[in-house]
Order: sequence, then structure tokens, then C-alpha cells
Amino acid sequence: MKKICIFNQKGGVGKTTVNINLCANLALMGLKVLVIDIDPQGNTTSGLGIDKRKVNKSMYDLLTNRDIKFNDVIVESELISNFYLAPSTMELAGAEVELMRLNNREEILKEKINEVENDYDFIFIDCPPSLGFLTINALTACESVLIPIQCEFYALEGVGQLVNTINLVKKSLNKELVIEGVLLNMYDSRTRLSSEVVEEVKKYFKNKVYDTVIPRNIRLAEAPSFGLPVILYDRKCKGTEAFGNFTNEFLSKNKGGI
Ligand SMILES: Nc1ncnc2c1ncn2[C@@H]1O[C@H](COP(=O)(O)OP(=O)(O)OP(=O)(O)O)[C@@H](O)[C@H]1O
Ligand SMILES: [Mg+2]
Repeated sequence: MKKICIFNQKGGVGKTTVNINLCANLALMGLKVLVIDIDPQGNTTSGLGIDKRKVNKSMYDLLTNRDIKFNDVIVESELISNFYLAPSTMELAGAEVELMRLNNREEILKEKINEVENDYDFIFIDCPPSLGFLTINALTACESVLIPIQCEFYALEGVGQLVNTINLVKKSLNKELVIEGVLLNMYDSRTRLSSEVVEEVKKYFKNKVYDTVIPRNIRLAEAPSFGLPVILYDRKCKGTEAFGNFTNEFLSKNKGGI
């Protein structure tokens, strides 16, 4: 079992896209996967075809109500076997204020995950684009952080702060935390900028950067509106191919982790 959070405090870099598609591929390979949506935007929840209005119990209930068990919140995917989701709704935005007074507020998620972690091969957490309480809970609960980076001019902006936050959590709340890997997303082979960004990111993160690069692909952007991971939306597109390669690379680096 391994627990990984997908994080970059920059918005729109592909956290949710990576989460949905990597996890779907792992589940289709027969690994048992739990995705925890800890972003009040709930994009992972809707991207997996769950209607947020119909969510019975969500991550908000789990974090704010001691009597709720993790298994009360988890829903099983109807599309993919071995694939489970802990959904989020807008309510989660209020959790920070409600939990402010608790002493162990950074460790609530970690303690809750303990209840179910042995049931899964992988647990992934989709973080919001901020360095707030929810993200700190995720970083405290996980063994590693997978960082998606968008191939654009400001790609490395804020990365120093991101690494500082990881180091801070490492010092105070979670000594084991490491960077799982850095995944370059929305690569455009026609532009020199994209390849320059790849070089920059490699200079900064060195061998932590995955060889696989995810191209900008319209099918990847369309799939969530149908509530599907890309592999079930268009099996032959470039996005599916890239996520297939990435899943294999991810697994080859995690041989001992399953
Ligand atoms: N490789 C790609 N090709 C085309 N579109 C993409 C790609 N990756 C992500 N997108 C699209 O870009 C937008 C942002 O992606 P995504 O929601 O995964 O980012 P995020 O980091 O989770 O955002 P947030 O910080 O708001 O949670 C979405 O509309 C998504 O469909
Ligand atoms: Mg997201």
C-alpha cells in the first residue's frame, strides 16, 4: 500500500487530470485504488461521473464528524472495478474554520485514512490549488507528493514555495514525506517554449522528473465532462497513449511499493 498526494498550489496545471487518469489506469490493471478528493471544487468527483448533488456523505462529513467512518463516505465506481472514490463537495471549504480549534487539526485525515489503508494498493489524494489546511492534511497523511507542472512560461513560479512547504511539513508533521516525481503536462511539441520549460524543470528537480511527458490533447480536456477517464472516452487518442506510458513508468518506480 502506498499513499500519494497530487499537489501543486498553482491552479489548472493538471492535478485532477493526472489523478483521474493515472488511478483509472492502475485500477484497470487490477490494482485496488482509492481516490480521495480533498478539493472543495470537487473536480475529481464530477470528472469520475459522480453527481455532487447526490453525494450522501462527503469528505466534509468525514473530517468534521467524529462518528462518520471512512467506509461511510467511499463510493465504488460503476465503470471500473477496483476503483473507489471519497467524494468532495463545496461544503468542504468550510471545514478549515470549523476545525481551527482542534489541536490535531493537521492530522485528522491521516488518522481517518488509517481505518482503510490496508484495503488498497494505492491511495491518491487530489489537493486544491492552495497551501491551506486541507493540503497540509494531505501532505501529513501521505508518503509522497506527485507534482504536475504545466509547460508554460511561469511553470516554475511558486515552485520554491511548494518545495518549502513540503520541507516544512517534513520537519514538523511528516518526516517520511518525499517527492514521488514531477510530471510535465500540456506539452506542445510545436513550441520552443515547451522544450525550454522541460529543461528548466529538469535542472530544478533533476532525476525526479518523469521521462513521460503528457501532451496538450483536446480529448483529455473533454473526457471529464462525460464523467470518464480518457481511456474510456477515446482509447486511441494521444492523451490515452501518454497516460498509458506514464502509468507504466510510475509502476516501474513503485515495484516495491505494492
Ligand atoms: N494535457 C492536457 N491537455 C489538454 N487539456 C488539459 C490537459 N491537462 C489538463 N487539461 C485541462 O486543463 C484544465 C485544468 O486541468 P486540471 O483540472 O486537471 O488542473 P488542476 O491542477 O486540477 O486544477 P485546480 O488547481 O483548479 O484543481 C482542465 O480543463 C483540464 O481538462
Ligand atoms: Mg483540480
